Amino acid sequence: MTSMPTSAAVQVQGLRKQYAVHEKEPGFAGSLRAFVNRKTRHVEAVKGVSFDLAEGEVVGFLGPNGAGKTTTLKMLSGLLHPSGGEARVLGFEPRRRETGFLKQITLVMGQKQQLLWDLPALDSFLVNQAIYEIPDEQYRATMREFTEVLGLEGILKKQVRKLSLGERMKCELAAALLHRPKILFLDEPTIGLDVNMQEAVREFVREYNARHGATVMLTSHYMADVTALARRILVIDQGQLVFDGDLAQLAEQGSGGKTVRLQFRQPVTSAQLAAYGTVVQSDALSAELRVPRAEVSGRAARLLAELDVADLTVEDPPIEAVMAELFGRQEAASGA
Ligand SMILES: Nc1ncnc2c1ncn2[C@@H]1O[C@H](COP(=O)(O)OP(=O)(O)OP(=O)(O)O)[C@@H](O)[C@H]1O
Repeated sequence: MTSMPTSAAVQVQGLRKQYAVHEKEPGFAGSLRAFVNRKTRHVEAVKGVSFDLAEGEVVGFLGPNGAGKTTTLKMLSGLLHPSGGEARVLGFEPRRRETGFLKQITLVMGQKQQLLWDLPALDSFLVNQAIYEIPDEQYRATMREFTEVLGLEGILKKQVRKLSLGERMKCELAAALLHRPKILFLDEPTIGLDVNMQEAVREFVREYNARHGATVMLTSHYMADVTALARRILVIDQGQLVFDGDLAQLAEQGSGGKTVRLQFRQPVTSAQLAAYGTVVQSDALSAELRVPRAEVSGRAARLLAELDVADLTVEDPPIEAVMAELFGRQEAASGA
């Protein structure tokens, strides 16, 4: 076993997960054949991933569909046993699912629910209070805090099945964080929510991180979640970590170009603009160009000298564009 520094909240070293998939041809004959001659294929979902998360850090975990995000989060929460490598969360080995570990972490999966469907959310909260042995006073204080930040007033006593998706997600989050975990693994916590609800969830996570200094690892198809919450980004692709750094760096690395935004005093056609870069958008008095990084200053100088420019700004491309470039034509982590 390799020795790892003890200061990090999450330490991952060469983590791997291989799934065994039993293959079966379609139909009854296929079932029979599979019964006598079982074929197994191995899927390498996570292929030796290493990273550390510092205490209190909020990290965006991005990658295209099937990249290995959920598998990694499940291994870190102890729901799946790794096929190789090592993971430590607050010094615990997640696969052992020790009480001391479970009391300090949570895994929220936007697509799964833990609340009891036929009962009010409040009843599920009381169940969690008992499971996690939360003292009454702490329970009341946490409920006060969550009710205020999430606006739970009025929905706690309603049957969960009668709540809207957004209301239910708020209750799911509250239930999952009632024991005040130090580590939050959030897998698509805003999926399917409308823009206001996404913002409410984001605000809650931000507030929780600020108040409790929790470490957060977050996957999301909504780039707004990631840009609002995380400064550091891990990108996984086909089971391998392909980027670990800050958002700005990702924009630098992923893209061969910068975005040049222009306002003109006189109408300009996209044919005229093509000489200065790739035209992303053009509409007579405004335009957006993509220009190779190394040529930005030269092209900008030419634009200013040769066209009637009222305003010119140079920006890194939106993170969605960077992810789309990184993953080619696959549906990228932007999931737009
Ligand atoms: N239980 C399983 N059995 C077999 N293969 C699986 C299983 N779960 C996931 N996989 C495969 O492992 C790979 C990684 O899946 P995972 O769910 O971790 O990806 P993801 O990055 O979370 O994707 P998404 O963004 O689509 O949720 C995929 O190829 C997937 O098909």
